Formats: sequence, C-alpha cells, structure tokens
Amino acid sequence: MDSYSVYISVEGKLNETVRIAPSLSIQEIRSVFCAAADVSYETRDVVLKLYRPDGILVPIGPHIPPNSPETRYILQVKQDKYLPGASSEVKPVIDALDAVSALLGDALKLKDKVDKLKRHAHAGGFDGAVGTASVESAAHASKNIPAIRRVQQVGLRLEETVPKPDFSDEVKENLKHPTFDIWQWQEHEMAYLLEHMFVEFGLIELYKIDETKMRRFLQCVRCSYNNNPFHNFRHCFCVTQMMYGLLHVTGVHEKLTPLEKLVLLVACIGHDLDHPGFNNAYQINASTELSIIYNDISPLENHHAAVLFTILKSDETNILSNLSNSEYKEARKQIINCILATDMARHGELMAKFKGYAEAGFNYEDPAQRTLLIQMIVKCADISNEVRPQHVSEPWVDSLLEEFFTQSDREKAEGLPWAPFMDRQKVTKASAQVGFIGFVMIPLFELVSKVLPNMEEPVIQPIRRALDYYKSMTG
Ligand SMILES: Nc1nc2c(ncn2[C@@H]2O[C@@H]3COP(=O)(O)O[C@H]3[C@H]2O)c(=O)[nH]1
Ligand SMILES: [Mg+2]
Ligand SMILES: [Zn+2]
Repeated sequence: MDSYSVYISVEGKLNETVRIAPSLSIQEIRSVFCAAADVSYETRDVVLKLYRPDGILVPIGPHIPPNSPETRYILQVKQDKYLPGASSEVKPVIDALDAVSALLGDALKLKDKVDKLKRHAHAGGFDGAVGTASVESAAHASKNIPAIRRVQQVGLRLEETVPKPDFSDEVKENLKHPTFDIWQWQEHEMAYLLEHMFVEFGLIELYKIDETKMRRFLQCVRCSYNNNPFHNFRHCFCVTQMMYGLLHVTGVHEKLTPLEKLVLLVACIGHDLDHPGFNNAYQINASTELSIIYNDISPLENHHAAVLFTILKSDETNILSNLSNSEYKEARKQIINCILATDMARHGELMAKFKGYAEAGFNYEDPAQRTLLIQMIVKCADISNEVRPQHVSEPWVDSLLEEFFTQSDREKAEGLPWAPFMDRQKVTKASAQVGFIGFVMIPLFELVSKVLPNMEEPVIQPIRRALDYYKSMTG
C-alpha cells in the first residue's frame, strides 16, 4: 500500500494533513503527529490521542483508517505534568510516602543498638567493625534511596486529582486482551484503568476497599515509580494489564480464588516500585546500599516489595485494611512470593519446578502448585512486551536498550564488569530480541501453555511473529 493522507485537526483548532506510509515505524508515525502539533517528540512524556469526529479513539499505528477533510480526526496531545500545590487528596499521599521514608530510616535506630554492642564487645576484645559498616551503609542508604528524595520533592510532583474518566464498554473490553494499546493513556488514566480491574473482579465489594483509599494507593504507587526509560509506571501498567489479559484469554480467572486475583493485581502493580534503572548485577558489583541491606539476595525485588508494603502500612493507602488477619497474612506472603519470583536469576529454578508439575499433570488442589502458577503468570506478564502488536511493543525495545546502555556506560566508567547484552558496541534491537524471544520468552510461554488453555492464538503466535520479524532484520 502506498502512502496516503490523514486529515487532522490539532486540538480541534489547527487543520493539518499528515502523510502516512505503512512502511513507517511507529516512532516515525508518532513523530509526524508531534510535528503537526508542534510539540517535540518524546515517547515517554507525550500521549497522543486521535479521535474520530464521533469521539471514538483511533489507534495510532501503521493502519490508521484513511479519512477526508470533511471527516478530520481530532488530535489531542497530552503531557503528564506535575503541578505545584496540593489538593485535599494529596496530603494523605504525602503522608504515606513519608512513611516509606520513615521505615527505611528505621535503619538509623539500629545504629544505637550496634554502638552499644560495640562498646560491649570492645570491653570483651571483640571487633564490631563489620556490623558497624553495614549499619552505616543502611543509614546512608536511607538518605540516598530515590523514594526518599522523591518524598522531599513530592509536593511539587503531585498532580491535581483528576476526575475518573468515563471509559466506554469498548475500552473495558479491550483491556481484557493482549492487543490493548497501552500508549494511548496518560498516567492518571492508567491508574483509573487499574482501579477498574479491581472493580471488575469484584474485589472492591468483597474486600470492602474504600474508593478514596484505592485512589490514594494508586497515586502513591505512581509517585513511587521512577521516570526510567523502561522501568517506569507505564511498565507497571503493562505488566498488570497483561496479567489481566492472560487471566481472561485463558479463562483461568474462573479457577482462581478472589484472594489470588487480589494478590496478582497488587503484586503486578508493586513489582518494580522505585526501580533505580540499574539491575541487580550493578547493585551487587557496585556494592550499592540496596545490595548491602539485602545481602546481594534479589536486592531490587526485595526493595520493590518493601516499598509496596510500606505504602500499604499507612492507613491512608492501605487497600488491604478490611481483610481479616489470616487473609492479610496469606495475601502478604503470596504478594512477596510473586514479586521475588520476578528476579530473572531465579528463572531456571522456577521453570524446572513448574515443568515438573506440568509433566506430572498440574494439580489445582495442591497449594504449592497454585502458588507457583501465579508466580509464573506474573513472570509471563513481566516479560510480555513481545506478545503485543508490533506497533505497541517496538518502542519498549528502544526504551529497554536505552536503560541497558546507560547502565553499561556507567559500569565502564566506574571500572565495573558489564554484560555483553547491555553493551552498545555489541547489541542491536534485532539481536537483543532474537535472543530474548527465542531463549527466554518462547520456552516460558510454551511451558505455561501446557497448563493454561487457549494461549496459542492470542499469546504464542504473536511472539513467534515477533521472532520472525526480528530475525528478518538480522538478515
Ligand atoms: N532483550 C529483552 N529483554 C527483556 C525484554 N523484556 C524484559 N526483558 C528483561 O527481562 C527482565 C525482567 O525483569 P526486569 O523487568 O527487572 O528486567 C527485564 C529485562 O532485563 C525484551 O523484550 N527484550
Ligand atoms: Mg523487576
Ligand atoms: Zn518489571
């Protein structure tokens, strides 16, 4: 198909004509629309919305339906801005974020205890140096962990509370599929779509979750994701939406208990909280505060779970406050299990265990097998970008490589070891994806499809198409 004109009106005022060729990449198509709207193009900060005259959203991709000057689409350009000043909703969120800071700052209180121990030990000839070093690092960490810096800035970063958008039935239905276009939504809209998932699973009613608490919780989560190229709030939304989509296309949501669905939602939402943009290998090799606090054992995943439960510890944002004690205990255990399972260092171990269960005939009656199943669903969702249509998934590869290259550049500059898959001299988009899809994604999704039905057409075939696409790029 040749290139064709698409007629648009920017924000309903300025008329423009853009030329679309199906050979353009999604980034090129977006940049053409940004140029028409006279805004600079940056994937992460700008959300483009294209509406038909009747108000229906048109997906921005290689197959925008042609129109005429009489049926112009309306282009809206949205930017997630953080306005100064606080609405009444903001204060409790700041309080909750303060709690994150206070909890991590608790490490400081340990210092007194260790100082006492040290005096005691010196009297007996014991050198307490090792203990002191780690506690000082923990104290140091409390000042340097990004969540705490953000707490100090949060007054400036929080957006005024925006009323809930009226999502159409079509949007609510699309949300249940892996084809959902995650680029069309601003951050507050993604937060409301997350809220909708709790509603749809009947969890708000069952667990008596207060609407205001839910919104504060999601706002607090949103503020506790960093603006990394890849590990940001939109990634959190993608993972949660894909988990929600997987439950629907496989029908497994009917086999899961409400508590398991609650666990899956909260775990996905919290799974990369406060990710610093540098992976566990960096944390460990650079002896960062996180690696010291967590003794090199999944430092990031432990931190994500700790930040999540700090947010949940504050009554203002505790969406689990009406669970019974035993339900809360179980939910907490399972959420932590799910988040810790996202450390790819444990990939082989979890795959082998699940393979054993799958080959023996998966037993839904066995609690250990159910736990592993929900961990595997979270793992699938976490690495699922290539399940999405190409125009949705491709920008994520650029973002991931940007984050990887920033890390390896820094490792080189700091004299630390770096991984070849993060090295800008060695990696291309195609080589990164051929390896990752072939060796990690396909084995994982095929294994899970031995237990969950109906994955072939909506989930596995798109992954195979992505593999073919990237293979064709390597020539
Ligand atoms: N090359 C490549 N790596 C990915 C992709 N999706 C996820 N990953 C990696 O898998 C990891 C899963 O956990 P993280 O989100 O911490 O970091 C992720 C990336 O390192 C992808 O599409 N391509
Ligand atoms: Mg992670
Ligand atoms: Zn993730």
